[in-house]
Amino acid sequence: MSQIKQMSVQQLHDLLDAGPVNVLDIRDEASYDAGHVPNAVPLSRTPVEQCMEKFDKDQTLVVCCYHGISSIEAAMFFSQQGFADVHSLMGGYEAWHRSYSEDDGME
Ligand SMILES: O=S(=O)([O-])[S-]
Repeated sequence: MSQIKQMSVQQLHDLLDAGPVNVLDIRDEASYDAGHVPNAVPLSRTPVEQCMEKFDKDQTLVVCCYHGISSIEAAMFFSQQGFADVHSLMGGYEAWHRSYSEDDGME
């Protein structure tokens, strides 16, 4: 299994403060609507082919799930598709929400 980089919610928060970051949220639609990392793109509404076109493969891509487990596999997929800098969000949205609920994006 190739190594997928893990990003902490603090690192992601700092990155988002510094500028735009591609974040892909692979949770279900209702969970996304209830709260998500700011500007995260919902996979539930963005077919994979569209993600491939939307995201620049040379830019950092952070994959977010519920608890940071399935995002590892999804990150591996994007890495295999040629994305240069893919990370899995450690602890997933749950960890993000625990630390930064005031920064949640809502639909
Ligand atoms: O989304 S999860 O696999 O971390 S429960």
